[in-house]
Amino acid sequence: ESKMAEDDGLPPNKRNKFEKNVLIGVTGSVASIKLPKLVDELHRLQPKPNIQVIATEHSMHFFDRDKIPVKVFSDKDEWEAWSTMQDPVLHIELRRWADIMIIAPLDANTMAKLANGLCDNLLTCTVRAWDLKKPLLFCPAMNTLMWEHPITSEQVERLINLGYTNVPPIKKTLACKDTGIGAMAEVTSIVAIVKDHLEKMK
Ligand SMILES: CC(C)(CO)[C@@H](O)C(=O)NCCC(=O)N/C=C\S
Repeated sequence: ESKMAEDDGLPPNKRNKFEKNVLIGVTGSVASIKLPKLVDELHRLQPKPNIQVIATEHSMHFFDRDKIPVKVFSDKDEWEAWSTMQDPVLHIELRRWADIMIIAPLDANTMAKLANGLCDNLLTCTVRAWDLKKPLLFCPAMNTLMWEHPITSEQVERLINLGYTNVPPIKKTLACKDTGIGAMAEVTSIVAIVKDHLEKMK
């Protein structure tokens, strides 16, 4: 039994082939406040999926980790899970465990990292090792002025060309009181798209 199975909270292997493993990535956008709602609504899918979360350091500013009912991995976990060559490599274990990955929200900084193959934390390393036969959805969320910057569409295009699925931001009053495009897609829309992908996997 690998060390991983005991103390790192990855659920045991699936009870049946219909059970799916959903990996959520959260980054440093204020839209990460929606993580509890996203987990709750994904848990209502039938059959109930296994959910794990990878949180970047900045994302944890926006939610209380203790109030999330599933395992939330952080960069610290990567280093604590590995000390000798016998130990599992967390980002490889997570990419193997997942059937689908949703990065919600994808902030401007992590978008740029993924569009350029940077892998300087658990989340970006997991994506860098991603199996492109598995769906990866990204939900951009940023200030309108960032969204409208010409570099954003270049990077979104690159992510789409890599095979990832864009769940576009919507127009809303944003955290800085601007109104414009940049708010993360509604959780219900994200969950509906995930449901669709999971059903295609049966
Ligand atoms: C925060 C939330 C989810 C409230 O409905 C919505 O505004 C949103 O996704 N905002 C993300 C973009 C943003 O606000 N950026 C920060 C500075 S403008």
